[in-house]
Amino acid sequence: MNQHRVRQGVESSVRVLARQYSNTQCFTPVAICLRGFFRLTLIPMSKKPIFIYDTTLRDGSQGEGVSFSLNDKLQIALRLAETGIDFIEGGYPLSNEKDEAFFKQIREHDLGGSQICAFGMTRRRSMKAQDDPGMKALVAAKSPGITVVGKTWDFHATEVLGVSLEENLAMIGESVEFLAENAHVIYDAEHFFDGFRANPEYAIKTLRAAAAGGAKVMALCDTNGGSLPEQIAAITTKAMEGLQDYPGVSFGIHCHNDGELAVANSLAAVDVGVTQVQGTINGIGERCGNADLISVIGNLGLKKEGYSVLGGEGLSHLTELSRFVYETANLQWRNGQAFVGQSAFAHKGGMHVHAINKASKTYEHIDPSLVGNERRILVSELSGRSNIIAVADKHSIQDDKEVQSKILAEVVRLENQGFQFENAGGSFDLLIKRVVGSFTPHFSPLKYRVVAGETSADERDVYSEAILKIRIGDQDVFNAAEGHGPVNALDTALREVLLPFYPQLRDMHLVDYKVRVVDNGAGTAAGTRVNIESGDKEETWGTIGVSDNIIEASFQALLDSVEYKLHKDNVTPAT
Ligand SMILES: CC(=O)SCCNC(=O)CCNC(=O)[C@H](O)C(C)(C)COP(=O)(O)OP(=O)(O)OC[C@H]1O[C@@H](n2cnc3c(N)ncnc32)[C@H](O)[C@@H]1OP(=O)(O)O
Ligand SMILES: CC(=O)C(=O)O
Repeated sequence: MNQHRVRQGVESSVRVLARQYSNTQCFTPVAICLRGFFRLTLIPMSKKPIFIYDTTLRDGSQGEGVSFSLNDKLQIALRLAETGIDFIEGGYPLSNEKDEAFFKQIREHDLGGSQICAFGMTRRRSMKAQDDPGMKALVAAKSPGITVVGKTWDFHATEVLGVSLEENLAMIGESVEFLAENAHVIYDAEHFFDGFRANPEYAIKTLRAAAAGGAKVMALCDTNGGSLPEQIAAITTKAMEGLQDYPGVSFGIHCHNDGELAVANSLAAVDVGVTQVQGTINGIGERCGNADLISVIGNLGLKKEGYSVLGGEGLSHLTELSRFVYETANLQWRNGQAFVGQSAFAHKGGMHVHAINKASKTYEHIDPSLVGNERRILVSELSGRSNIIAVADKHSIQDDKEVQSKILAEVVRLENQGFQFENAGGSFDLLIKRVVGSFTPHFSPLKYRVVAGETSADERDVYSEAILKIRIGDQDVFNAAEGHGPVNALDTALREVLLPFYPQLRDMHLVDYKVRVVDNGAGTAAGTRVNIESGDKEETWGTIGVSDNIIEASFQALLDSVEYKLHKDNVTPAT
């Protein structure tokens, strides 16, 4: 047996112990494996561990616009394991070859204390469990956990599956019994809350069928995502009462977000005693998504008294985990996402920043570093002098109220024209320098012309050319360049002409370019705001340009971008 297997064996035993003890509220040993370090920790008696079950790779992939490659799935699973997630649902092995391959390949990796679960549905009607392809695929996945979904709602059994209520109970019981010979079985009770409301007696019977078959966890699913927290709490309590004669069975919760309550509903279930919470990273999933595990973990780990998640560790990796999943899923971040969003600790209103500078708890519910996030102070027309002081610390203007007011007035004037400095730290830095008189231009643009069109040889071949004249020291220099589009041509012409004077620009590159119409009412004559993000080996910075002309707006942002780089590198202007 290799070291990894020994480690997994020890961890599994400790987890089983932890689960058993957590049911009786006793002393709780928990195994932690974080970024390769394995250790056992003892959670204080007062803390009840809540096990986190991630279904990003299965239910998350049912979200519109989400499609993971096999490698994406493997990378996300490893990241989840590093963060200390207890259970990782890898996919539906019957569904496609990629999911089947996932279960083979994930076995080669060290997941510390995390357990992989394969997901599938109960056996098909009129078929023995051992003959059902879905059952066989689940066993073939060889995962330590198997999660099997069955029907709770009588209406679903008769109308969707087309089976009698008795046959549905047999499908659940026989499927779980077959699977429990091979793995730790979690039973996902689909539509539990709708089913219970329609026919409570039958809903409990479905759980009892799963428990009799040997399922260890009853995960109650709010599949349609329409329940309210008080309904979740009341019905979960009834479910627990209905299974009191199965003391070895624990409960989980799986909520969808159709009423924007998935996290609140999950926490309501924890309040009444569930010990496993299912959800996805960033809440991605079918329709409006699943309970966002980021918020579930944040609230359980930092807010609710008496619970422990991820073995008490891993919370400070939440921001990085959230962004990793967004990047891998090729999805846009949600700036306003609780705990981990870019704006979660961003302060814009002048009065807020004034207070934050005195004590961060005046406008922050937690210290952002607890979840790996950071505070940001934004500068805008809503700023007061406190914002300016907070972002301009390197300019030594803390005690100069007159300069602070001048900067603020300039920000308000420019924002009125359509500028926005929130994501344009480079341009804001140059603005301060201009106001305090420390801006020393490294060149002056004299004129430029950009031409774009189709070549006559091939009408579909589009070209762009830029001609530029700038003054560097006492020389006027011309350059012309072609590019992939007019802005690229202008950028190329500018850099080519500057490089002999400022070789530092060689390691500067364009990271992102965004255009936005700032006066929608004016149609094509509307103003445009261009944001450019540039970077070098050390940092990235944002610059901005605003004009009725998109090329001019882009040129302003380009010029600021280059000037910022030369200023930050303390380059002496050429003579
Ligand atoms: C609530 C949830 O999120 S459950 C998970 C939902 N996720 C997915 O469906 C993604 C993966 N699914 C798939 O790849 C495919 O749907 C498969 C491979 C599972 C099945 O594909 P198909 O055999 O072509 O069937 P299809 O998807 O059209 O219909 C579902 C079948 O499963 C049956 N079924 C649905 N739920 C269950 C259940 N809990 N137990 C047994 N059978 C079920 C339906 O009756 C239907 O069979 P029928 O056509 O014989 O009546
Ligand atoms: C199992 C599941 O995903 C649900 O019922 O929502």
